[in-house]
Amino acid sequence: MIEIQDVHKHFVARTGAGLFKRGTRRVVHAVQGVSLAAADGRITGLLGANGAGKTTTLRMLAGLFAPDRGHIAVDGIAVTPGHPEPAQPAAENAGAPARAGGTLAALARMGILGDAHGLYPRLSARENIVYFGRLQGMDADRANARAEELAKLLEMQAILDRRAEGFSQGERMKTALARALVHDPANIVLDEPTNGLDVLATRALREALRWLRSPAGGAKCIVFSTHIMQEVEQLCDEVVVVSQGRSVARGSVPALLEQAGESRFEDAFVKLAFPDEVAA
Ligand SMILES: Nc1ncnc2c1ncn2[C@@H]1O[C@H](COP(=O)(O)OP(=O)(O)OP(=O)(O)O)[C@@H](O)[C@H]1O
Repeated sequence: MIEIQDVHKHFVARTGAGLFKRGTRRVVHAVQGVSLAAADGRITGLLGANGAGKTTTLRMLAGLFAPDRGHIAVDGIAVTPGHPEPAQPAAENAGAPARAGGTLAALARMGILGDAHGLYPRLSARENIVYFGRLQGMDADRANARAEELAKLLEMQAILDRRAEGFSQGERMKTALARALVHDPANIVLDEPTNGLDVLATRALREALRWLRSPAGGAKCIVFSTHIMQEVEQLCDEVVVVSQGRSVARGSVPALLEQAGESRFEDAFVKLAFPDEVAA
Protein backbone atom coordinates (compact mmCIF):
# COMPACT_ATOMS: atom_id res chain seq x y z
CA MET A 1 0.00 0.00 0.00
CA ILE A 2 1.40 3.38 -1.01
CA GLU A 3 0.07 6.66 0.34
CA ILE A 4 1.13 10.06 -0.90
CA GLN A 5 -0.52 12.96 0.88
CA ASP A 6 -0.42 16.47 -0.50
CA VAL A 7 3.28 16.53 -1.43
CA HIS A 8 4.98 19.66 -2.70
CA LYS A 9 8.41 20.19 -4.25
CA HIS A 10 10.09 23.19 -5.77
CA PHE A 11 13.43 23.51 -7.49
CA VAL A 12 15.56 26.56 -8.04
CA ALA A 13 16.70 26.54 -11.65
CA ARG A 14 19.12 28.93 -13.31
CA THR A 15 18.07 30.73 -16.44
CA GLY A 16 20.57 30.74 -19.33
CA ALA A 17 23.24 33.42 -19.27
CA GLY A 18 24.46 35.40 -22.27
CA LEU A 19 28.15 36.06 -22.93
CA PHE A 20 28.31 39.06 -20.59
CA LYS A 21 25.32 38.33 -18.35
CA ARG A 22 24.93 36.11 -15.32
CA GLY A 23 21.96 33.76 -15.31
CA THR A 24 19.26 34.44 -12.75
CA ARG A 25 17.51 32.00 -10.48
CA ARG A 26 13.95 30.91 -11.11
CA VAL A 27 11.76 28.87 -8.80
CA VAL A 28 10.04 25.92 -10.50
CA HIS A 29 7.06 24.54 -8.60
CA ALA A 30 7.35 20.98 -9.91
CA VAL A 31 4.82 19.45 -7.51
CA GLN A 32 2.24 21.54 -5.66
CA GLY A 33 -0.24 19.15 -4.12
CA VAL A 34 -0.18 15.55 -5.35
CA SER A 35 -2.07 12.89 -3.38
CA LEU A 36 -2.52 9.22 -4.14
CA ALA A 37 -3.64 6.08 -2.31
CA ALA A 38 -2.60 2.88 -4.08
CA ALA A 39 -3.99 -0.37 -2.69
CA ASP A 40 -2.54 -3.89 -2.82
CA GLY A 41 -3.68 -6.04 -5.73
CA ARG A 42 -4.40 -2.95 -7.83
CA ILE A 43 -2.61 -1.06 -10.58
CA THR A 44 -2.65 2.70 -10.04
CA GLY A 45 -1.61 5.01 -12.86
CA LEU A 46 -0.23 8.50 -12.44
CA LEU A 47 -1.37 10.09 -15.69
CA GLY A 48 -0.13 13.51 -16.80
CA ALA A 49 1.26 15.51 -19.69
CA ASN A 50 4.98 16.29 -20.08
CA GLY A 51 6.25 18.28 -17.12
CA ALA A 52 3.16 17.58 -14.98
CA GLY A 53 5.27 16.45 -12.01
CA LYS A 54 5.04 12.64 -12.28
CA THR A 55 8.76 11.85 -12.15
CA THR A 56 9.37 14.32 -9.32
CA THR A 57 6.57 12.68 -7.32
CA LEU A 58 7.97 9.19 -7.94
CA ARG A 59 11.49 10.35 -7.03
CA MET A 60 10.20 11.54 -3.68
CA LEU A 61 8.45 8.19 -3.24
CA ALA A 62 11.79 6.53 -4.01
CA GLY A 63 13.41 8.59 -1.23
CA LEU A 64 15.76 10.42 -3.61
CA PHE A 65 14.86 13.75 -2.05
CA ALA A 66 12.42 14.98 0.54
CA PRO A 67 9.23 16.86 -0.28
CA ASP A 68 9.02 20.49 0.91
CA ARG A 69 5.85 19.37 2.63
CA GLY A 70 3.41 16.49 2.59
CA HIS A 71 3.73 12.88 3.67
CA ILE A 72 4.62 9.62 1.93
CA ALA A 73 4.23 6.14 3.44
CA VAL A 74 4.74 2.60 2.16
CA ASP A 75 2.85 -0.09 4.07
CA GLY A 76 2.45 2.46 6.84
CA ILE A 77 6.20 3.27 7.03
CA ALA A 78 7.09 6.90 6.38
CA VAL A 79 9.45 7.64 3.49
CA THR A 80 9.76 11.32 4.32
CA PRO A 81 12.05 12.30 7.18
CA GLY A 82 9.65 15.10 8.11
CA HIS A 83 11.55 18.33 7.62
CA PRO A 84 11.39 20.42 4.48
CA GLU A 85 14.56 21.28 2.64
CA PRO A 86 15.52 24.94 2.46
CA ALA A 87 15.47 26.52 -1.02
CA GLN A 88 18.64 25.47 -2.84
CA PRO A 89 20.31 26.14 -6.18
CA ALA A 90 19.51 23.56 -8.86
CA ALA A 91 22.89 21.84 -8.61
CA GLU A 92 22.19 21.07 -4.97
CA ASN A 93 18.59 20.04 -5.48
CA ALA A 94 19.35 16.50 -6.52
CA GLY A 95 21.93 15.94 -3.86
CA ALA A 96 19.84 16.16 -0.70
CA PRO A 97 19.10 12.54 0.11
CA ALA A 98 16.08 11.77 2.24
CA ARG A 99 17.30 8.35 3.32
CA ALA A 100 17.00 8.32 7.06
CA GLY A 101 15.35 6.17 9.70
CA GLY A 102 12.19 4.48 8.46
CA THR A 103 12.96 5.53 4.91
CA LEU A 104 15.27 2.56 4.39
CA ALA A 105 12.65 0.15 5.75
CA ALA A 106 10.09 1.70 3.40
CA LEU A 107 12.49 1.44 0.44
CA ALA A 108 13.06 -2.26 1.13
CA ARG A 109 9.32 -2.77 0.60
CA MET A 110 9.47 -1.34 -2.93
CA GLY A 111 10.82 -2.42 -6.27
CA ILE A 112 11.57 0.73 -8.22
CA LEU A 113 12.09 1.04 -11.95
CA GLY A 114 13.29 4.59 -12.56
CA ASP A 115 13.82 6.45 -15.79
CA ALA A 116 17.55 5.65 -15.90
CA HIS A 117 18.08 1.90 -15.89
CA GLY A 118 21.76 2.08 -14.90
CA LEU A 119 22.85 -1.53 -15.46
CA TYR A 120 26.45 -2.65 -15.02
CA PRO A 121 27.50 -3.20 -18.66
CA ARG A 122 30.24 -5.73 -17.87
CA LEU A 123 27.90 -7.95 -15.87
CA SER A 124 25.41 -10.33 -17.47
CA ALA A 125 21.70 -9.78 -16.91
CA ARG A 126 21.79 -12.59 -14.33
CA GLU A 127 24.75 -11.03 -12.52
CA ASN A 128 23.05 -7.63 -12.47
CA ILE A 129 19.95 -9.20 -10.90
CA VAL A 130 21.83 -11.41 -8.41
CA TYR A 131 24.10 -8.55 -7.35
CA PHE A 132 21.06 -6.44 -6.51
CA GLY A 133 19.53 -9.36 -4.61
CA ARG A 134 22.73 -9.70 -2.56
CA LEU A 135 22.54 -5.97 -1.76
CA GLN A 136 19.01 -6.63 -0.50
CA GLY A 137 20.36 -9.27 1.87
CA MET A 138 19.49 -12.40 -0.15
CA ASP A 139 21.87 -15.37 -0.22
CA ALA A 140 23.44 -16.21 -3.59
CA ASP A 141 21.35 -19.36 -4.22
CA ARG A 142 18.06 -17.62 -3.48
CA ALA A 143 18.98 -14.60 -5.62
CA ASN A 144 19.99 -16.89 -8.46
CA ALA A 145 16.76 -18.91 -8.24
CA ARG A 146 14.81 -15.67 -8.26
CA ALA A 147 16.72 -14.47 -11.36
CA GLU A 148 15.60 -17.67 -13.14
CA GLU A 149 11.99 -17.19 -12.02
CA LEU A 150 11.93 -13.57 -13.18
CA ALA A 151 13.62 -14.42 -16.48
CA LYS A 152 10.71 -16.76 -17.16
CA LEU A 153 8.08 -14.21 -16.15
CA LEU A 154 9.64 -11.46 -18.28
CA GLU A 155 10.59 -13.77 -21.17
CA MET A 156 14.28 -12.92 -20.98
CA GLN A 157 15.87 -16.37 -20.71
CA ALA A 158 17.74 -15.81 -23.99
CA ILE A 159 19.61 -12.80 -22.60
CA LEU A 160 20.03 -13.95 -19.00
CA ASP A 161 23.69 -14.91 -19.42
CA ARG A 162 24.64 -12.19 -21.88
CA ARG A 163 26.58 -9.11 -20.79
CA ALA A 164 24.31 -6.06 -20.51
CA GLU A 165 26.67 -4.12 -22.80
CA GLY A 166 24.86 -3.68 -26.11
CA PHE A 167 21.40 -4.60 -24.81
CA SER A 168 18.47 -3.09 -26.69
CA GLN A 169 16.11 -0.70 -24.90
CA GLY A 170 13.62 -3.53 -24.25
CA GLU A 171 16.32 -5.87 -22.96
CA ARG A 172 17.62 -3.17 -20.64
CA MET A 173 14.12 -2.51 -19.32
CA LYS A 174 13.48 -6.20 -18.63
CA THR A 175 16.80 -6.60 -16.82
CA ALA A 176 16.21 -3.46 -14.76
CA LEU A 177 12.70 -4.62 -13.90
CA ALA A 178 13.90 -8.08 -12.88
CA ARG A 179 16.54 -6.42 -10.72
CA ALA A 180 13.88 -4.23 -9.08
CA LEU A 181 11.72 -7.30 -8.35
CA VAL A 182 14.48 -9.64 -7.15
CA HIS A 183 13.62 -9.28 -3.45
CA ASP A 184 9.91 -9.88 -4.18
CA PRO A 185 8.75 -6.48 -2.92
CA ALA A 186 5.08 -5.96 -2.03
CA ASN A 187 5.06 -2.62 -3.85
CA ILE A 188 6.23 -1.92 -7.40
CA VAL A 189 6.86 1.59 -8.73
CA LEU A 190 7.60 2.25 -12.40
CA ASP A 191 8.34 5.57 -14.08
CA GLU A 192 7.10 5.56 -17.69
CA PRO A 193 7.99 1.86 -18.07
CA THR A 194 7.00 1.51 -21.73
CA ASN A 195 9.12 4.43 -22.97
CA GLY A 196 10.95 3.29 -26.07
CA LEU A 197 9.44 -0.22 -26.10
CA ASP A 198 7.93 -1.77 -29.22
CA VAL A 199 4.45 -3.24 -29.29
CA LEU A 200 5.50 -6.77 -28.35
CA ALA A 201 7.68 -5.65 -25.45
CA THR A 202 4.87 -3.37 -24.25
CA ARG A 203 2.38 -6.25 -24.36
CA ALA A 204 4.78 -8.55 -22.50
CA LEU A 205 5.27 -5.91 -19.80
CA ARG A 206 1.51 -5.41 -19.47
CA GLU A 207 1.03 -9.16 -19.05
CA ALA A 208 3.73 -9.30 -16.38
CA LEU A 209 2.14 -6.41 -14.47
CA ARG A 210 -1.31 -8.04 -14.64
CA TRP A 211 0.17 -11.25 -13.25
CA LEU A 212 1.96 -9.41 -10.44
CA ARG A 213 -1.35 -7.76 -9.55
CA SER A 214 -3.19 -11.10 -9.38
CA PRO A 215 -3.39 -13.20 -6.19
CA ALA A 216 -1.13 -15.83 -7.86
CA GLY A 217 1.47 -13.13 -8.59
CA GLY A 218 1.41 -11.84 -5.01
CA ALA A 219 -1.35 -9.16 -5.25
CA LYS A 220 1.30 -6.46 -5.52
CA CYS A 221 0.57 -2.79 -5.15
CA ILE A 222 1.66 -1.35 -8.50
CA VAL A 223 2.07 2.36 -9.27
CA PHE A 224 3.29 3.60 -12.62
CA SER A 225 3.49 6.94 -14.37
CA THR A 226 2.61 7.51 -17.97
CA HIS A 227 1.26 10.00 -20.48
CA ILE A 228 -0.19 7.25 -22.67
CA MET A 229 -4.00 6.98 -22.49
CA GLN A 230 -4.12 3.50 -24.00
CA GLU A 231 -1.85 2.14 -21.30
CA VAL A 232 -4.05 3.54 -18.58
CA GLU A 233 -7.22 2.22 -20.20
CA GLN A 234 -5.78 -1.25 -20.56
CA LEU A 235 -4.07 -1.62 -17.22
CA CYS A 236 -5.25 0.66 -14.47
CA ASP A 237 -7.79 -0.06 -11.78
CA GLU A 238 -7.32 3.47 -10.50
CA VAL A 239 -6.02 6.58 -12.21
CA VAL A 240 -4.71 9.79 -10.68
CA VAL A 241 -4.67 12.65 -13.17
CA VAL A 242 -1.80 15.08 -12.53
CA SER A 243 -1.74 18.50 -14.11
CA GLN A 244 0.73 21.34 -13.48
CA GLY A 245 2.00 19.68 -10.32
CA ARG A 246 -1.40 18.89 -8.79
CA SER A 247 -3.54 15.79 -8.67
CA VAL A 248 -6.78 17.06 -10.18
CA ALA A 249 -8.93 13.91 -10.51
CA ARG A 250 -8.88 10.28 -9.45
CA GLY A 251 -10.96 7.17 -10.00
CA SER A 252 -11.36 4.23 -12.36
CA VAL A 253 -11.40 4.88 -16.11
CA PRO A 254 -15.25 4.52 -16.26
CA ALA A 255 -15.60 6.86 -13.25
CA LEU A 256 -13.38 9.49 -14.88
CA LEU A 257 -15.31 9.21 -18.16
CA GLU A 258 -18.51 9.79 -16.22
CA GLN A 259 -17.04 12.66 -14.22
CA ALA A 260 -15.94 14.41 -17.42
CA GLY A 261 -19.13 13.53 -19.32
CA GLU A 262 -17.12 12.12 -22.22
CA SER A 263 -17.10 8.77 -24.02
CA ARG A 264 -13.43 8.86 -25.15
CA PHE A 265 -10.78 8.70 -22.45
CA GLU A 266 -8.48 11.14 -24.23
CA ASP A 267 -11.25 13.76 -24.23
CA ALA A 268 -11.97 13.08 -20.58
CA PHE A 269 -8.27 13.48 -19.72
CA VAL A 270 -7.96 16.82 -21.56
CA LYS A 271 -11.11 18.11 -19.89
CA LEU A 272 -9.98 17.08 -16.42
CA ALA A 273 -6.33 18.10 -16.80
CA PHE A 274 -6.80 21.35 -18.74
CA PRO A 275 -10.30 22.67 -17.97
CA ASP A 276 -9.36 26.27 -18.89
CA GLU A 277 -8.17 25.32 -22.36
CA VAL A 278 -11.31 23.31 -23.04
CA ALA A 279 -13.50 26.19 -21.89
CA ALA A 280 -11.60 28.74 -24.03
N1 LIG B 1 16.11 19.15 -10.79
C1 LIG B 1 15.25 20.02 -11.33
N2 LIG B 1 15.56 21.34 -11.40
C2 LIG B 1 14.69 22.23 -11.95
N3 LIG B 1 13.48 21.91 -12.44
C3 LIG B 1 13.11 20.61 -12.40
C4 LIG B 1 13.97 19.59 -11.84
N4 LIG B 1 13.33 18.39 -11.94
C5 LIG B 1 12.12 18.66 -12.52
N5 LIG B 1 12.00 19.98 -12.81
C6 LIG B 1 10.84 20.65 -13.44
O1 LIG B 1 9.69 20.23 -12.74
C7 LIG B 1 8.59 20.06 -13.64
C8 LIG B 1 8.03 18.65 -13.49
O2 LIG B 1 8.98 17.72 -14.01
P1 LIG B 1 8.77 16.15 -13.98
O3 LIG B 1 9.98 15.54 -14.57
O4 LIG B 1 8.38 15.74 -12.63
O5 LIG B 1 7.51 15.99 -14.94
P2 LIG B 1 6.91 14.68 -15.65
O6 LIG B 1 5.44 14.73 -15.41
O7 LIG B 1 7.63 13.47 -15.20
O8 LIG B 1 7.21 15.00 -17.17
P3 LIG B 1 7.62 14.04 -18.42
O9 LIG B 1 6.40 13.22 -18.77
O10 LIG B 1 7.95 15.05 -19.49
O11 LIG B 1 8.79 13.21 -17.99
C9 LIG B 1 9.13 20.38 -15.02
O12 LIG B 1 8.81 21.71 -15.31
C10 LIG B 1 10.63 20.21 -14.87
O13 LIG B 1 11.33 21.03 -15.76
